[in-house]
Amino acid sequence: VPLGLQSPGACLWRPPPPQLSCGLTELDEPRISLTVTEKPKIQRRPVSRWQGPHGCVGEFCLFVNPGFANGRGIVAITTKQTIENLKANLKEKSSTAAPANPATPSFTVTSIKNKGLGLVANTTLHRGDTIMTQTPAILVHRNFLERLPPTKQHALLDDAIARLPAPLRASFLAQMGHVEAGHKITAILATNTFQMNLGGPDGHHYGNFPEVSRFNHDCRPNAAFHIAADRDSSLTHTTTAVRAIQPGEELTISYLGALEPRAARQLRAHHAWGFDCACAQCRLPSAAAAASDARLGEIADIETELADVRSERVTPAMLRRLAGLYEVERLEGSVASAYTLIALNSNMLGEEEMAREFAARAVEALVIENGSGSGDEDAMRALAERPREHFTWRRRVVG
Ligand SMILES: C[S@@+](CC[C@H](N)C(=O)[O-])C[C@H]1O[C@@H](n2cnc3c(N)ncnc32)[C@H](O)[C@@H]1O
Repeated sequence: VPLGLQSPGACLWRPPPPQLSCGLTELDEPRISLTVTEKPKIQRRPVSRWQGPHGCVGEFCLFVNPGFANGRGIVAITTKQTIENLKANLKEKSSTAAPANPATPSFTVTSIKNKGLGLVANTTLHRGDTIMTQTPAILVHRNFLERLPPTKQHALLDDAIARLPAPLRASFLAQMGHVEAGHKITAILATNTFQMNLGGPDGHHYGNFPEVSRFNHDCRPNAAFHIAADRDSSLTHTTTAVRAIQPGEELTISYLGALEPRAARQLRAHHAWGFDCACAQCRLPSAAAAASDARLGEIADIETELADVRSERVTPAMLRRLAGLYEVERLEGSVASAYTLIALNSNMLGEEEMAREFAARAVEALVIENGSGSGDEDAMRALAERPREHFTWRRRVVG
């Protein structure tokens, strides 16, 4: 069982991730503010610069960057090569600027019955609205957490958190750790990390985003998330509303795979995060829960069929059926790859209008689920505009 939440995204049609394009700069341009009575003041924005190593355990070392995201800071326990890649590629803008969040957040952090703290909307949100964008407090190489004995991890983890700027350190330490006993930072990471691929053969990391950690789980969440790590040096985690949300509604993400049946979901929520999921989908009466599981199984079967370019069983009705199953299951936060498959298969069947319709729906969903600028998005835009010129046109018809 992977430790962290996996950002959704990878699909059949996704090209390999491009090189990290980020860059580090020594100094920002000074900003000059003029007032009538005072001399010009030079304000220097914090400098984003990786420092270290500050101690190593084997190949994993502690690096710190107090200026990251306009002085919010970040620490990393990773290989020297990973830091070299970040240094070589980090772009000035994305490394120094904090991600833009509204001055007044659209949510309130509050206590939720049987769940600890959580986030509740304080305004109406619509599908596609950004809820928050955050940079990590800490990046940890996957092999450090998974391969080293815990006792060898503790000192470096403690030192890493101690070196965070004070406000971010406080936010980190305020997070919940669902494992009571043991090492506090390890417990926090076990409850609150996301898988992040920084690109390249050594790119697998876990990232912790203290503000994001307040999202509780729902098997049919009203928000989706993505992490811009493999094609963007900002390392930002973004959550986006996937349907209309009323003030007072809890904001949720899913910690689990969208297509997992109820028993598997409940088992994993219990083992990995220590709670018994009582979301509306998990509380369905047994007949309705069995019907839902059957639909999830049918979705998986149809998608397997659609991914097989030699299959002769694919029909337009099957494609409509798949879209309908996602709707009935209220999986509007996990539809991008299904719409992509439907668009491609419509085109392969020579169903031009359907290809246009689902390619456009795929573009909208891809931006929400994976962020804008993915290779899939470009491919779906091209398909929506000129289906007949796409390489898939009538591929299932002409063989
Ligand atoms: C990432 S944290 C979410 C925020 C957390 N509630 C807090 O107080 O900071 C994950 C933990 O929240 C709790 N949690 C999340 N979703 C839940 C749910 N649907 N039902 C009950 N507890 C939940 C579990 O204790 C889980 O280990």
